[in-house]
Amino acid sequence: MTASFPAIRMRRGRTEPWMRSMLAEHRLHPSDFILPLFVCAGQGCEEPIAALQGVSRWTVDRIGAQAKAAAALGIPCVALFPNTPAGLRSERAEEALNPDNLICQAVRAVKDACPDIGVLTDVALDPYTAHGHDGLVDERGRVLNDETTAVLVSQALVQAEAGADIVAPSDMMDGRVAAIRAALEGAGKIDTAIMAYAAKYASAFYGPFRDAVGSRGLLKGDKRGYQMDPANAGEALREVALDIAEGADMVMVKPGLPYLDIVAAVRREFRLPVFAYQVSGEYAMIEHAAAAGAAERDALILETLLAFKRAGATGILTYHAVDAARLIGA
Ligand SMILES: NCc1[nH]cc(CCC(=O)O)c1CC(=O)O
Ligand SMILES: [Mg+2]
Repeated sequence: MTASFPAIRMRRGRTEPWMRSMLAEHRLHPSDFILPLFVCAGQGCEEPIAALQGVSRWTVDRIGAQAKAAAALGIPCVALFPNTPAGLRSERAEEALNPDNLICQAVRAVKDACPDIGVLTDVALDPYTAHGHDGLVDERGRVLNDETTAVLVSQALVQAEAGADIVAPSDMMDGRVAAIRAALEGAGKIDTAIMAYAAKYASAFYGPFRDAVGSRGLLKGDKRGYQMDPANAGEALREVALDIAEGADMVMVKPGLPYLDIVAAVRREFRLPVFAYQVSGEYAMIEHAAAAGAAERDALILETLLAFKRAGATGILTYHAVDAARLIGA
């Protein structure tokens, strides 16, 4: 015997706020969020990013206060990205290895201002190369895998030395997680974690980010020779499996909302923390839709972030982290 209507009425569970609250399968918490922060050169400056209305670049002396504000809201971690001055970008991205570059200064500033917040740094060369690619390129403009990995290893070590808690290779070179893990172990950085951008797609949603780090105008060609084809899902599971085997502590799927199927599949297949990056173009889509009166901003923010939790994400990198933490707290 199976019950059916009218004995079964699904709406009974939706009658009152307390009932809906009691039956909710997922909920958002400030500890779900990682806040990306952009760093720029100079002093005493906040530079608004036109392509990311509401997001700014901060000079090193101001970045600590941003992290502190995030920590006060219960956000456990910030992700730092530099806008390297044009004169310091080069063919071979030497500035990425400068122990006093913007990112290393910012890591130290955040740790000084707010020792209790986690600091994640991006391992990839695009904020430092004159051609805007994530790695070293050959004469035909193709990104070289093994040569790039050697530089990424040094970059990760420099960031870990500066105090980064998590290094996050976002370059999509093969074999870089193993190489970085081995180097960290060799340097005694046994507690520096690796969050691998394991399934990172060649996406049109990164446009505003490239403005934020100043690489958009520089990029020659596209990144489809190393980032994944949006047509592929099974390949994402293979990428994740490889990064786990190489020693990743946690993995990431990127972009976010259009790739929730991948987040859910990774959650089903593997037993390690999986993060999703709600990227710059997704942020812009929400902001533009709200500004055009198409939908309510706060509702869009909370609904999209909750969707990541429902899909199985452990946490979400989002430019809305501060807004969302405030909305949840309210
Ligand atoms: N390796 C660079 C990197 N790290 C994070 C993002 C995108 C983040 C965003 O769009 O918010 C990118 C851009 C890219 O791959 O071109
Ligand atoms: Mg890979």
